[in-house]
Amino acid sequence: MTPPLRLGTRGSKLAMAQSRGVAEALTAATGRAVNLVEITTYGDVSNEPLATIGGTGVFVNALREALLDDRVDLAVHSLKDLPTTPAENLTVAAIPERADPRDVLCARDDLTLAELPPGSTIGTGSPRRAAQLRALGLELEVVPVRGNVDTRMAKVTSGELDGIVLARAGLSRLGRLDAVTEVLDPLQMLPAPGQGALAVECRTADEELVGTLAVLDDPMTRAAVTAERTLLAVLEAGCSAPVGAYAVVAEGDAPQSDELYIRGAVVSSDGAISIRKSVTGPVEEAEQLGRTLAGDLLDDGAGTVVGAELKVPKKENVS
Ligand SMILES: NCc1[nH]cc(CCC(=O)O)c1CC(=O)O
Repeated sequence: MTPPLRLGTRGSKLAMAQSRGVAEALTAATGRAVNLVEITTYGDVSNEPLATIGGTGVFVNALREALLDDRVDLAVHSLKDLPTTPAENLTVAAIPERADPRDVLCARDDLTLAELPPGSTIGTGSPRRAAQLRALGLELEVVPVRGNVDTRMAKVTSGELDGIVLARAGLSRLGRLDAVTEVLDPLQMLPAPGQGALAVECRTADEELVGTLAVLDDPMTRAAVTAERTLLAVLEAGCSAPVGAYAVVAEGDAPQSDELYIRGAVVSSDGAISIRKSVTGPVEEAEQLGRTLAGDLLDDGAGTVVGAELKVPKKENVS
């Protein structure tokens, strides 16, 4: 009998929910048993600002060490927290079909952004969300927050904040979509590159497992996030950068005629400069489309925005 696969996961409710989902899908598709192995990361036990302890990389790195030390066989990451440079000796063997990548507002009294009075406080630790909120010109006051999804939502329930902006995908996995008061239109709030998608990683040398995990891969999601992450990489911006991207694949009628449509935004932290562009092209050219979009944004001055943001001290690293 083949032994159960060991799936490394962080212990947070969100991480456990998405790891359980991947484990179940894997067992359903292959018949292999999967055991979850909880890996505690420094980022989980420390209350220090993420930026001072290495950004969201601290979550990813502990799981990667567990893979390289052969303590686990596979690991599940939120793709938007994964650095764009690939890890040596590890392979992202599957990117499953992604959840709705949009951001949402959870506000008091069932209010939407437009209904919140001037001066309302909106919590987010993400420079991308903060910049796009400020660009709306609604006199909203952006307040930095950290902590897991429950901790952040409690700040609205307690009245400490008027609202918070979160990823719809996270709330969906936690069964908390009831708290959503507005799904934010990407026209105003472009999500983080890779948002809503998961990455299933294993050792490259585990060739058989690389092949097995491929059953979970969704080529359309992979193409979309490849374009989004290439944009991020070309702009040399990390997960804390004020960069939004959202790609979708539209199935064409003829074989090989699927089209990828990607939108990107670079927004200065005060919201004064907001550069938005989009490109369309064959899905096979996902990487090139991300590159082209980055070039178009840079032509319009994105370099000064991203460059200026990088010079200020790094903010909390929660995209
Ligand atoms: N930045 C933290 C983070 N990383 C992944 C998710 C869940 C959504 C996803 O998988 O993209 C969240 C929470 C959030 O942004 O609200």
